[in-house]
Amino acid sequence: MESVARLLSWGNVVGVVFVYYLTLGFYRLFLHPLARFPGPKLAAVSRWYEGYYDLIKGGQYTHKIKELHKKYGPIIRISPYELHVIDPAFFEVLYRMDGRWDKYAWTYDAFGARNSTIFGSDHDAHKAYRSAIAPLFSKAKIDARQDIVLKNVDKFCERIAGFAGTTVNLEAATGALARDIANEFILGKKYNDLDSDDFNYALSVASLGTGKFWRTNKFIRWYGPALKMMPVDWVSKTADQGMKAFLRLFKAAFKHIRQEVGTVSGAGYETTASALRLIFFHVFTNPPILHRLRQELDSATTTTPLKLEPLPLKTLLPLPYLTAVLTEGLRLSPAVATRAARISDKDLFYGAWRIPARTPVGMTTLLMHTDEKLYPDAMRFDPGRWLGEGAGGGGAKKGGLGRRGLAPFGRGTRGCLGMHLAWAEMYVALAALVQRFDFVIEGATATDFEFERDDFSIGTKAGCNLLARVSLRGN
Ligand code: HEM
Repeated sequence: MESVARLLSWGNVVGVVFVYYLTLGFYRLFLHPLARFPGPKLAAVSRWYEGYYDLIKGGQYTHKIKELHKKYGPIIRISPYELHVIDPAFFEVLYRMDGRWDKYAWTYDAFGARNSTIFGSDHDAHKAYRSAIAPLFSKAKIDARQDIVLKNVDKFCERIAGFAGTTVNLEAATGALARDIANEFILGKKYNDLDSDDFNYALSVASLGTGKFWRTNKFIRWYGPALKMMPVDWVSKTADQGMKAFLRLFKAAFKHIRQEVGTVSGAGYETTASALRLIFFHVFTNPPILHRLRQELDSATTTTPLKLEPLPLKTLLPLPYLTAVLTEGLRLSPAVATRAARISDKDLFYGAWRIPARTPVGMTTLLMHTDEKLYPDAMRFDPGRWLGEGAGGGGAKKGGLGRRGLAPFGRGTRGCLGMHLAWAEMYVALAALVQRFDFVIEGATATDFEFERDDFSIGTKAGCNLLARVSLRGN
């Protein structure tokens, strides 16, 4: 008995734990199948290297990865288990239709919705989910049901017109528009956020809370389940505004809406809204862009500007400058800020590197979209680059989406299902605002809409705000 107690003394326990971690560190550094890949030693030893940038520094690991690539080259080891690549040619290899591609459960399970199309990891289960809902999102379906988009954009404009002479939070209104369209399109339900006095702003703010929740739950896996069990009021006492709103949603809405339906419609809320927010900012603070868009739109219609109905897709889709403006917006705001790691059941090859089967390997679209080699003066909003006018663009007709190095909707087996719906919303909403209104954007600069932190989605300084003084066009 005495000898067992001596064996379990604090000194021995600490010693065993120390030796365990020392051996683990040695294995990860020198013997692990990823040991030969370049990258910081600390990242190879422990996931808490990433944890430091994501939890302590608040979603900064994507920025750090960019820095690490400059130091270590195009393929790096970013954690004991995971690789990251920055090279547009490899995008075509990693995100393709043929083959078996799992998502990396560690990243996606942290949303707590593993039985959904978007966050589910397993290739086969996902295939079954996706094939069940894909027909709803086909291009033909979107064309046929575009009345939902036109009607809601008209209502959006009516609401904004009501603010003439005053200031509106254009982002709150845009969030409500995106939600009303997605909900009506997917759920067949009208929650009418566009009718709400404040556009149900709390729901937009809630999406900010999702980012923090996701980051925390990635590293502390009991965090989500523990939150679910606690009374909201209790947790809310220590939470910031975004987290409070998120908690209400997390506890209440997800109780009623099935994971699948909730995540599929949710995928269409802030994604489209945040791309539109950045586009609205640049269009309405940049007179030459606004002027050129208006010329193009005015020549596409014969009615007087102030009594316009939203223009149908068949009028808008062929307009090259409008397409170029939207494409440039999607380049700078491609919804997802984090790397989309995929796992193949076969070895992958990158140049001379063999990536062992089952290794999570990811690329970050946002880093590709802001790569100076592909897009000189990358942070500048320059639609002309898609019309062959500026450097580093090309192929505006289809929004340049076939082009290597541009993939705002992802690609391959897990590419965005809502892509055609998102395009439809963006075409119709931007055209309608440009034709009907003048805005003076208040208290914001371009950097407010740039990527600041990885919330899975793109975290910006502006958050859900785009304040603008409205007047009817020409007044
Ligand atoms: C500008 C707007 C949008 C952008 C940039 C965008 C982008 C993306 C991206 C990059 C992915 C892949 C995510 C990953 O690899 O983890 C994705 C997936 C998805 N998106 Fe979108 N999205 C947008 C709008 C929408 C809309 C409006 C809907 C529907 C209402 C939607 C529904 C989905 C769904 C269901 C998936 C999961 C697809 C799958 O895993 O099979 N998205 N989106």
